[in-house]
This record gives sequence, structure tokens and C-alpha cells, in this order.
Amino acid sequence: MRYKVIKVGGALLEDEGRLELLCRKLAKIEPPFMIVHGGGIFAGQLAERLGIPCRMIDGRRVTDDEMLRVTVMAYAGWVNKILVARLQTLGVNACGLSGCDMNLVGAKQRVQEGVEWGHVGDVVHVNSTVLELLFQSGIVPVLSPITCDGQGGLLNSNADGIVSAVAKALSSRVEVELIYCFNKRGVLRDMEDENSVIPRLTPVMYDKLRQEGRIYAGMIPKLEYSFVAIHAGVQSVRLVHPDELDNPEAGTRITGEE
Ligand SMILES: Nc1ncnc2c1ncn2[C@@H]1O[C@H](COP(=O)(O)OP(=O)(O)O)[C@@H](O)[C@H]1O
Ligand SMILES: CC(=O)N[C@@H](CCC(=O)OP(=O)(O)O)C(=O)O
Repeated sequence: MRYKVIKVGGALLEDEGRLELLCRKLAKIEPPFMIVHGGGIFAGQLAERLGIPCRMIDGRRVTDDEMLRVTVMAYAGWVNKILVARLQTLGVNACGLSGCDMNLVGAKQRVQEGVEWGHVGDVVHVNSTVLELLFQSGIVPVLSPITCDGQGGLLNSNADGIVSAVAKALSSRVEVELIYCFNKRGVLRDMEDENSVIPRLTPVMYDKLRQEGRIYAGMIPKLEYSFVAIHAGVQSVRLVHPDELDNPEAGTRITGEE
């Protein structure tokens, strides 16, 4: 049996119609599975309404004191609870969590010379024993990207990184399929052509496409974390659109070999 660990990107939750379609697809999946969600779009909208400026560097959000409050409200609050509520109405026993709950995901503050990242956290541990207990109880964990630093502080972690670390931690105990579910049909060779999905992506292909500028923005951390997961022993890593979640041949499969 393969445990599915599914990342859902913020763009899939943006309006009622997309949220409904996504949750219907997720509700068809046979447990055990879990969801890690993002929601950068919601944090951006909330910050704008509050007059707090946003700054992104290489797909990551610079998170000062005020932005930390915004991200906690957006991710651990609105996005997490709306997903859980919708899944519950569809018969999924979803349980909303952040990395702080049961010390599920711990992180350490990102330190980089010349960049004031603020409360951005890189994952340092995942409590896979607790996740397994939840799976065994028939619960579907829905995890937000808010983590804790072990000293009472909250951190904002990239959701693509959290899901990669969670998949890696679980994969030493059970077989894991890591799925990045997002708003394209896979990694595209040509962003102008929705049908140019690359079925199998190797590290060499990635380097070349990145140099050519065909892979950019949020796709860069997503693919880097995908390769981290596959090299760490995660049994399967795929990127797909929610419409094709149930088709094992759809999307882009990540491979560590050439
Ligand atoms: N080669 C590519 N194929 C598909 N999407 C790409 C590619 N290069 C860049 N992107 C962009 O990356 C986005 C997905 O990354 P991101 O917005 O971070 O996803 P998420 O919704 O999971 O947070 C796509 O919507 C697209 O705009
Ligand atoms: C540190 C950092 O960048 N955290 C992300 C967490 C949310 C996220 O990853 O959301 P998407 O998956 O929708 O992009 C952020 O605040 O944007």
C-alpha cells in the first residue's frame, strides 16, 4: 500500500469553484493520505488589505513580525479551516494541523548573509510516528506551512519544502507517493502550450530547462524539493493538475536517474 502525500498550491483554492473541484477530487482518494497546503495568494491579499508590503525572493516570502501574523492567520486559519470544512462535508475525516501541533514539523530560522529573511523556517524534523498514528486512526491530516522553532516561536515555511520533508520522513517506514498538485498539467516545456507536458524529468533536463528560462518562479523550489525527495528515497514523485489526480500516467514524473 502506498501512502499519498499531496501538496495543494494556493492557486487551486483561490475561488469557490476551484476549491469545490479540488475537494471532490481529494475526497475520491482512498486513505491513507494527507494534504499539505500552501496559500501564498491569500497571505498576499490579506497583507494588501492591511497595508503590509510583500517581498518574495526566489519563491520564498520574506517574513517580518507583521508578515508572520498575516501568514499564521491566512494559512493556519482561513485556508486550513476552509479545506477541512469542505473535506468533512464530503465524508473525509480531515484534521487541520500546523507544524506546531504535536510538534509535527520543527524548523530553524533561515540565516543567509545579506538577506533579512525574518521568521522563515527551514524544516529540521518531522514527527512521522505521530503522522502514522493519525493514519492508523483513519484520519486525513491537513497540514499548514506554519512551523515552530522549538523555543516557542512560530515560523513560516515553504509548503513545497514541508511536503518534501514529510514524504522523506514517512518513506523510511512506508511506501510513499509524493504528489505536487498545482494549476498546470505538469512541468511544461513551453509555457505557451498547455499540452507540452514533460512526462519524465531528470536532473540534467531540469538544469537545461532552467538555464533556458523555461522553468522559473515557484516552479524552481518545487522541482528542487522534488529532487531532494527522490534522492532521499521517496518511492514516487509526480506533478499533476487536480483534474488528473486519479490518472497515474498523467503529469510529470520526477526521476533521479538519467
Ligand atoms: N516549465 C513550467 N511548467 C509549468 N509551470 C511553470 C513552469 N515554469 C514556471 N511555472 C510556473 O510555476 C507555477 C507553479 O508554481 P507555484 O505558483 O509556486 O505553485 P503552487 O500553486 O503550488 O504554489 C505555475 O503556475 C507556473 O506559472
Ligand atoms: C517561506 C515561504 O515562502 N512560505 C510560503 C508558505 C505558503 C506557500 O508555500 O504557499 P504556495 O504553495 O501557495 O506558494 C509563503 O508564505 O508564500
